[in-house]
Amino acid sequence: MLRLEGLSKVYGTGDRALTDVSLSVEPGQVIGLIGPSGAGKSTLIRCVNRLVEPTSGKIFLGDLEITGLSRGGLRQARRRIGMIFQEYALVERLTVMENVLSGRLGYVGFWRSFFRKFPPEAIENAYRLLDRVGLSAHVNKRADALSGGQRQRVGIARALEQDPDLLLIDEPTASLDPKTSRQIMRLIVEICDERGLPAIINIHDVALAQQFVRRIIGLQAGKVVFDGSPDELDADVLTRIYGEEDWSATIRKVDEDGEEDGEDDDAGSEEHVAALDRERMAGLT
Ligand SMILES: Nc1ncnc2c1ncn2[C@@H]1O[C@H](COP(=O)(O)OP(=O)(O)OP(=O)(O)O)[C@@H](O)[C@H]1O
Repeated sequence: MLRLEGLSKVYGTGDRALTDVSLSVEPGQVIGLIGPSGAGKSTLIRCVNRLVEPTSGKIFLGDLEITGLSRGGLRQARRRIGMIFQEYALVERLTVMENVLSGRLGYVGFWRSFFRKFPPEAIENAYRLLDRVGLSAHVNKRADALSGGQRQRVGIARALEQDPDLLLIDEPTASLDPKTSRQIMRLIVEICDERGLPAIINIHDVALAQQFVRRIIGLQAGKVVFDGSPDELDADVLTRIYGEEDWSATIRKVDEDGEEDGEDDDAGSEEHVAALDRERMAGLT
């Protein structure tokens, strides 16, 4: 379980990104974090694993207070927190399997990872995870040969290879077509349910969030202004979060039967390796 108590963040520039945010995420619960650009969604997600240092407040993962940890303690705690990114953050020239195994880098130590000597259990686990995310047929393909949806499945398997207690997911579908976005959201929610994993998904697509998650938190100027079920997300609530607008098209129910068959879209955008992953992948690149 994740618990935030009175979390605030003021950047060095004086920008106040979060003000007194308190919330708990139960095991297996997936939270859709919505809000306008600049509301503080990314800051919140990055404060949880202290990629961004909170200015005040406390963060607990189970009984462990993340905010109280030293550098070494934080490195260990980050093993327990899986991250999934909009641009996937894969190492392009490595295979699907190698990318998934990079999720173990926090555990195996530099030299073992440098020589790509992963324990057999880690490799077996990676096969199981690749099967679960539907990539059994692509294990030895290079990441740069995959479609956008397949890349995100690798990103999910890599996060799970860490055996995390929490998933932090930043705009997982922003580079994907509507059908692939639904498949990815469905997969994430199912996996969290199966594993009792709490997750926070930073998401701009309100209709998609409404369709797949059972709890939505709305941020506005760094404050929680809504915390409830998708059904409660009416025009008044959306106006409170985003401001005045005609919301009738946004809160329509997405018609799942309207899905078309076809290949996953490949967003084709340049991959970025996030700072945390770059650090972890030092042994592989
Ligand atoms: N590194 C930084 N230094 C200074 N201010 C920052 C920094 N990162 C974010 N901010 C500011 O903090 C506030 C919240 O930004 P944040 O990126 O968390 O919002 P967001 O809801 O994730 O936005 P978006 O949906 O556009 O990604 C904004 O005012 C932003 O300008």
